[in-house]
Amino acid sequence: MGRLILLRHGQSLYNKENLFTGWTDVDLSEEGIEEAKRAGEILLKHDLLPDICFTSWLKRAIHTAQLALKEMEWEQIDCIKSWKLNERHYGAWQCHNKDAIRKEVGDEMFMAVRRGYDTSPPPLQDGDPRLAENDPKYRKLDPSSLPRGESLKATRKRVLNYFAEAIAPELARGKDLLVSAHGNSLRALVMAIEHLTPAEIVEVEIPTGEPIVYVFDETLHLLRKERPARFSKD
Ligand SMILES: O=C(O)[C@@H](CO)OP(=O)(O)O
Repeated sequence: MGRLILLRHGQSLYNKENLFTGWTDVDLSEEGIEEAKRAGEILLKHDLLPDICFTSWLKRAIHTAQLALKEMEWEQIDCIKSWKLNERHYGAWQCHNKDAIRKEVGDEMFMAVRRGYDTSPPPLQDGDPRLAENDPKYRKLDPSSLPRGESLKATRKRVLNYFAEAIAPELARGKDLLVSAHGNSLRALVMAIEHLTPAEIVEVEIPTGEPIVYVFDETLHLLRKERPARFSKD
C-alpha cells in the first residue's frame, strides 16, 4: 500500500496580490509560510511520514515542502525536483492582475482558460523577458520543450508523463510520497487519479496548505482518498 500526499504550496506573494503566477518564481507570503508549517503539523499528527518528497522547480513549492518537513522533524528524506511539476504556464497573463484580465477578456474566456480543460492563455511572444528560456534554471533544457502558455490539457500531459516515469513506480513499491506542487499542476493530477471529465474538473479547487491523500494498492488501484485536515474521509 502506497500513499500519495498532494500538497499545494502555501499562499505566495502573487496569490496575495491577486496576480497570475504560472512559472513566475515568487516566494511564499508570511501567511504561506504559516500554512506550510501547519501542513507539516497535520501530516505529523496523522502519521503521514513520506519516504520521498517530490516538488517542482519553483521556490514556493520547494519551500513549502521544506517548511512542512522541518515542522515534522522529517528532513532526512530525499527531495526530487522536476520542472514537469511546475505550475501551468500562464503565458501572457503571467504577472497581470486577475480582475484586470477578467475585465479585458470577459467572464467566459477568463473562466475557460482559468478552470476549463483545453483553452490556453495567449502565449508569450519571442523576446518576452518572461520566457522560461531567459531563466538560468531552464537553460540546459531544449527551449522547444519549454511551454509559453498552457491549457490544463497541456499541463496534464507533462505532469502525467512525470507521474508515470518517476512517481508511480515508487507508489507501486508501497512508498509514501509527498508531492508539493501547484493549484493547476495538482488539478491535472487529481483529474487523472479521480477520472474526472473536463466538465467536472471546472469545479475542482485545490486549497493551499491542505494535504490530500490517495491510498493505492500495489497494482496502483485507488483504494481511498482522505482529507486529514478535515478529519473525515470522502
Ligand atoms: O496564478 C496561478 O498560477 C494560479 C495559481 O495560483 O492561479 P489560478 O488559481 O487563478 O489558476
